[in-house]
Amino acid sequence: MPSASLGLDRLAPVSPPPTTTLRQSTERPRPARPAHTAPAAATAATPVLRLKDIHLSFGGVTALAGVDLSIAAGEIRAVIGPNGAGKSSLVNVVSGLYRPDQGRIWIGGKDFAQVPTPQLARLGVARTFQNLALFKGLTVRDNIVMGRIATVRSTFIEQWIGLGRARRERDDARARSDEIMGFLGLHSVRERLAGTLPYGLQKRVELARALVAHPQLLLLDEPMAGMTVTEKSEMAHFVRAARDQFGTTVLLIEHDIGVVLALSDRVAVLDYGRKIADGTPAQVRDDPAVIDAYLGVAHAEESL
Ligand SMILES: Nc1ncnc2c1ncn2[C@@H]1O[C@H](COP(=O)(O)OP(=O)(O)OP(=O)(O)O)[C@@H](O)[C@H]1O
Repeated sequence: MPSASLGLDRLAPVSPPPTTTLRQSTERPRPARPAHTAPAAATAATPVLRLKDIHLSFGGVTALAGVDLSIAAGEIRAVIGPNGAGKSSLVNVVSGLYRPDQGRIWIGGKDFAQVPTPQLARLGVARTFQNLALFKGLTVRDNIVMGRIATVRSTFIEQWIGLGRARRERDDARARSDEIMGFLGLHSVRERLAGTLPYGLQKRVELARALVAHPQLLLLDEPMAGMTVTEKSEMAHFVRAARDQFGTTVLLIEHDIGVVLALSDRVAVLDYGRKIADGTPAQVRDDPAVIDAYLGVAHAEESL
């Protein structure tokens, strides 16, 4: 049975975590969009994100070779592939850290040769990183509030005086942070220094910091790396809940194939920078090219 080679025997249904669910939250839920409705700037006809013919290389190393990708509003879209396939490069192109050698990027219908990173939040994009990128000496609450700063429009003077728009933005940042902490079950640790939390909770704080900006598109670069099975299940639950409750569109890079196939609406597979498959989890799981790509890695590792 070839699918077992992709680790599908480890595929477990993603169920809500036992202790922290939306219903158990004491927070009053925000007046959320109904599940799966399109965010304001995107319609059913306009993908939230579209990549066309993206090429990227580093010296002689090809990271991406002609990749096309589109993500519809409200989708959980995964990109998988063996080590070095180009997944992180793709996320870095979308977030503007890398300028592709060739190709175009559309975010919410706006067209870029390179995404302007400073404008990412205003374009409705937030991301988490493969390695934890929290301020470990700040409290959980302060870390989460930081995620709102990129969306602030008031000037330094307005903030210094503390009036008008600046005060509204500060109040809004606090309210939104409280709401997200309730959503993610983080209220009880809000005054703890982020660096003192267990790893799985720190990853959840990172997710909170991304969600507090109310992004239309959330880029998750290996959000479950290094997690226990229980922590992965909790994280998967929260990613799905963010989509269902806030309408957040998700681009997910993840190595755990079982989690990806259980959580995603569509999956693109990269190998050596090329897209070798794209479809529903069932289509991708049974695709011979995908099985070959993963088996090739497994065989190479066995022969070492
Ligand atoms: N900054 C860089 N400088 C040089 N080469 C790079 C750089 N970033 C990525 N690469 C190379 O580009 C290719 C794709 O790397 P990338 O990190 O995007 O793959 P990946 O699929 O995310 O891998 P992993 O699953 O191991 O994180 C690899 O050959 C990698 O060595």
